[in-house]
Amino acid sequence: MKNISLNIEKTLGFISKDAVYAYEAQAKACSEALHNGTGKGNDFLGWLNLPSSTSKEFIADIKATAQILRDNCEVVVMAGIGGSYLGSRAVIEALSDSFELLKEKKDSPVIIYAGHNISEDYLSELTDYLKGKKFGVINISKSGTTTETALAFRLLKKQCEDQRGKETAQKCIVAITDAKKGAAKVTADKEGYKTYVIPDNVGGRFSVLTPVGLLPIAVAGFDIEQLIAGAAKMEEVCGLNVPFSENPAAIYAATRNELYKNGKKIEILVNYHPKLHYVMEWWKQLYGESEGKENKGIFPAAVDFSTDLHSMGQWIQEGERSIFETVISIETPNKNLTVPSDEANLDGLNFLAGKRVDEVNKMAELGTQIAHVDGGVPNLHISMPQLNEYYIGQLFFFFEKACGISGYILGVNPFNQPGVEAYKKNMFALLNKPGYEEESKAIQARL
Ligand SMILES: O=P(O)(O)OC[C@H]1O[C@](O)(CO)[C@@H](O)[C@@H]1O
Repeated sequence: MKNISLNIEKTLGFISKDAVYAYEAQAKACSEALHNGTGKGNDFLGWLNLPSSTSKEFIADIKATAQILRDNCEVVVMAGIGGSYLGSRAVIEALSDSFELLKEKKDSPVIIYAGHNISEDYLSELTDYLKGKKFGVINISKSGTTTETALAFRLLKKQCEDQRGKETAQKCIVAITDAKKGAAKVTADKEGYKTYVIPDNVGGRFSVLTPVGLLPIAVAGFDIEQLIAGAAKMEEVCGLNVPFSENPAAIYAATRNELYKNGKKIEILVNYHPKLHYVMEWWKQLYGESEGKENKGIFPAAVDFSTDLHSMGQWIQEGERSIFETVISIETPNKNLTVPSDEANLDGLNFLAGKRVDEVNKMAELGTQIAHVDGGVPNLHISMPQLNEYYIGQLFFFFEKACGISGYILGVNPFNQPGVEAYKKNMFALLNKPGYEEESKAIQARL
């Protein structure tokens, strides 16, 4: 079976291969620091061997819980934010039919998302939609105290109990949270919800291969064994003893750091299949929270092509030359559709008749690569044989491993996120949260 692969050829007009390979020893040292637990943030390395250490029994347990939700719910709301929802959403959206939500007959519960914003309109419309529906909730919060998620869950719990009764609600609400602390844990214990633990040593953005990602993905009807199998394969491919030249995680980490050193401060992750949109969102959090600190770090951005070629394409082609692109390319689409011939040919598209739509897409991809490289944008290329659970699992682990190495090359702790506390502190002070009296006074004085 093939693996996902990385090609850095189209960065080499901007940086040299020698410069990338000069990172070999450093990348190896960073990889060793990860594996030996000797680097910064070494209490958050539980993700490193997660795929290969996930047992069949554990998967079976997740699948059994997923089945209970599938049997008892027409809608399942996933309450979570950041790493507590982006990974599962990435897989579910990537693998679902683009028009699934519009279909009348559904094989799986409708999955919808909450707890990732504080919009009154959103939450009000959500509760309206859920009226009279047999719904369940997966409440995901590592800390168990995140305001966005806790607020949504408060509403959802009440509505579920009111509509379905306490006993059914108990069956249809599952908590995924810290082993010991946090409000989500306290509530789950009190109400007797089925609970899964997010291991202490796995941070939110590295948690997609824990129950955080696995349970919602299984509820949506996708193959979590294959997801784990793909990730486990990448664990091997990006392993500590794999030579630099064959290790895609090390090469990716080295290349992006070398580009950064050469003034390329923004990395744009690119897809040519809109289903990958949330894979990009997941990646943005992974790299943004891991590397953006100490006043450094590549800014992770993302675009959906060819859609955004008609909006952001101008900037990418001719704007400030501080960017590089990493394209995720899917070799073979899952569906087969050819362009029909048309007698009148009023649109002039008969030159495409008989070709697969994907051939047109691939030429858009190649044409764009050539244009952007000509325009001064280095291009990394990740090839994914197919869009399925196995290769998404590979992609996840590849990016996680590369992120650890890349963060260490940059010299930061890739496993903390102290910066996200600033807005929370101000919000609590502005809302007069008990315990924030001093901060409240101070912030009021500034208004
Ligand atoms: O799972 P939790 O603790 O609710 O956190 C959700 C997200 O919020 C953050 O902690 C940032 O505040 C992210 O790191 C995390 O993925």
